[in-house]
Amino acid sequence: MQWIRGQTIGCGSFSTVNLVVPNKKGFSQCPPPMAVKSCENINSDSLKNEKEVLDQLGFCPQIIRCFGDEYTVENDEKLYNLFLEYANKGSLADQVKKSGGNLVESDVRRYARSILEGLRFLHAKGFAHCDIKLQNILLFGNGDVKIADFGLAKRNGKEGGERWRLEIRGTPLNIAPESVNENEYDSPVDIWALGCAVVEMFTGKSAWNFKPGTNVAALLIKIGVRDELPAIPAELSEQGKDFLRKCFVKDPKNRWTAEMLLDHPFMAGDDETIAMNRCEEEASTSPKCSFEEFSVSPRLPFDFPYWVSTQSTASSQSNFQQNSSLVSSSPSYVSSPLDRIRQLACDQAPNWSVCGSWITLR
Ligand SMILES: Nc1ncnc2c1ncn2[C@@H]1O[C@H](COP(=O)(O)OP(=O)(O)OP(=O)(O)O)[C@@H](O)[C@H]1O
Repeated sequence: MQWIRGQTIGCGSFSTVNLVVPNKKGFSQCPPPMAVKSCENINSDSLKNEKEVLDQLGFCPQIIRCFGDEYTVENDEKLYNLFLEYANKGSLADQVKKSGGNLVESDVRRYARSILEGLRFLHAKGFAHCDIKLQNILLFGNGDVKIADFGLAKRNGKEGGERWRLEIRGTPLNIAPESVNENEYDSPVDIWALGCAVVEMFTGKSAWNFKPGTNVAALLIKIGVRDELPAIPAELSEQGKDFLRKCFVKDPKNRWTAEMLLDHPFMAGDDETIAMNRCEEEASTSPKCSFEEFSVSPRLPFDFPYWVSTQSTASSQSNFQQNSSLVSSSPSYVSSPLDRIRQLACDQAPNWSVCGSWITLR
């Protein structure tokens, strides 16, 4: 082994992330600062999917770089390790916390622009990330902002297959309506989730009014079936509000793409224009709907970032391979959005069993 496992810098539902300390003997030159994301080999489908997707994507300044993988045996356990460039400023979620719980609009705009640039590249390559959230946006000392955690990423158009029928990819609060209703996870889902992330950056609260203990089926019905949309913060500039309206379009075919959103005035506007617009808005007499009307939602639903059944852990194939192999077996399970929501969140006293950061639907 040409490296030593350094301090732990992050933990996710699938893996642990450590600093890589180079073993001097192994390297002829000083390598770039690296992080290693590791998990047990038997549960490495997601991490292997991440490697496969990152390899296919190639270089993009707004996407985390992958330097390869390696197996190790540590404490008699076979581990799968993925080497990534090290983001020395942590995640955007950390940054929001450090800034007192929310960010000023100019920062929100700057981060949103970087995320969109990464998404434009990803979507043009035919992939969807499927888990855009503040914890998966990493920051660097030189100001770079990069999308990370491609464990749930998939090729557009590929069915998740039977495995995903009763499972939700990613964070439930950022889930797009078509994923709730049709089990559809293509690039528009990342735009919906970006809208949720923008609200969260600006307000410090998740986009939906969801209190711990609230009926989950009700939340899914709200997202999937009802006309309701996440609340748009009243304090945001007009451009910001309009930007969010373009993200929160229920029909994915009419939702703006990353390419379109990069041309939106919110992305182009400079801080002075925004400040002027805000003054004009404040002067207007139109009644405001305050975001505070909505009660505080948890940062993570149920205090857990993922909501996936344990069935997924049993697979020995990578997600990517599994998704590919199931393309032809088109599922006939969706009869109506409400039927699907009933499948996802049985309204007869569902048993939400909790294990680690996973929630199992029974
Ligand atoms: N390359 C990196 N540099 C610095 N920190 C990182 C890096 N990769 C991950 N982290 C930190 O580790 C945390 C967990 O990483 P990541 O989200 O990739 O793991 P995961 O197991 O896929 O988690 P989850 O799927 O639950 O979001 C991140 O939120 C971040 O704080």
